[in-house]
Amino acid sequence: MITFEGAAKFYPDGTVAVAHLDLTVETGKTTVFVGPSGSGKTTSLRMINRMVEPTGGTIRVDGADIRDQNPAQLRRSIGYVIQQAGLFPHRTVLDNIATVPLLLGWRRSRARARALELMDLVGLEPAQAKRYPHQLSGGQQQRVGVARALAADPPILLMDEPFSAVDPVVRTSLQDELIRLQQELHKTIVFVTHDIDEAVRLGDRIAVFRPGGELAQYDAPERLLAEPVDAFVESFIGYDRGVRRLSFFPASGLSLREDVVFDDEDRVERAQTLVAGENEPWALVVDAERMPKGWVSAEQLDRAPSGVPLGSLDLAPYGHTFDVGADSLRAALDAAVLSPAGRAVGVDEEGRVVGVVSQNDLGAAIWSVSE
Ligand SMILES: Nc1ncnc2c1ncn2[C@@H]1O[C@H](COP(=O)(O)OP(=O)(O)OP(=O)(O)O)[C@@H](O)[C@H]1O
Repeated sequence: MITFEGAAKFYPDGTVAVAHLDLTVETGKTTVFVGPSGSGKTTSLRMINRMVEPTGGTIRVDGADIRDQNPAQLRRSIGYVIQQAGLFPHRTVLDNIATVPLLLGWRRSRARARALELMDLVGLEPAQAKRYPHQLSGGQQQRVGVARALAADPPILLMDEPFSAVDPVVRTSLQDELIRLQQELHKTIVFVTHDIDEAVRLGDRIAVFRPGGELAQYDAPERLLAEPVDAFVESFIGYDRGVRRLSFFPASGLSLREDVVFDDEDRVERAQTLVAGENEPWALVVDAERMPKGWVSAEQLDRAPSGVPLGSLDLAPYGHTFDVGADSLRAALDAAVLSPAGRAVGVDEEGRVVGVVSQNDLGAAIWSVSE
């Protein structure tokens, strides 16, 4: 557990980087510091490992005042990852990762074995061990940075905008990796970002800083999105917070319609009768394995000659699907919005169609969690 007790950082030029921070970072959880530029996130983070010395208050790690610890020793027990990885350019990937174990006096062979183990853990190929940082992509460099920070197995990991220099696709995959690693390792992670979406994805708790180095709100992401404490937090979170909040509710509660799902071998009349009877504008066509093939509209069915199989019609693309067991209401809404039929196709983990959610049912589910 890391506790900030009235921690402050004032600079001689009068800048208040951190005004008065009271906050507890829980052990084994990911705590994200988020806020606009200059709001004191990095300063707060760097006060934990004494890269910045507080000018007021106390910071404790597991009850011990960090002022009583040797800064160099403290830093070796706390992993640190920064933007663009901050790797040593003239050391190979392997030697970069082995830095802290070697500083701690491990034998070279043990440090290298550990480095190889970590490369595997963060998704790097052993063949990349002998490369130099400039021979890696930005995303790979970040992975090396994470591996280096984890090398001596520190209980605490400080991450300062580690993924902000990579493109959005790589960024998402690095976030996924971090989520996976954290499920395995349960480190106490403090993560700084500007990006509220990243904060909501990664954080067990989120601390929103406001300009002037003050803590505006400290809450679990669901609560932050549901109940921002004031206008500053609300505007920082953004106007689509309602939609983002849907990612915390599972799609498994949605009622799925199976009666508007037809086999591609079925004749048009079968779908015509059902769709007309239900006054449904769309039906979904699946193959023999129940994999989705596409949408057919009621108008198309009206015009189609009888006797032809549904699979022979010109089907509209089914668009995105959502996994009924694993995805959230946000994913279901996204699937519906992107579907030409305005309906979401729910699938199982193998991608087989379970059913279709109508706009009414989706709307009702969203309404029920918004109350
Ligand atoms: N050495 C310094 N001397 C004077 N002021 C400083 C110094 N270092 C940081 N500051 C100021 O302290 C404030 C907080 O900086 P900090 O880097 O913690 O903010 P931040 O929220 O992490 O910002 P960003 O997201 O842009 O990195 C800023 O106004 C910054 O200019």
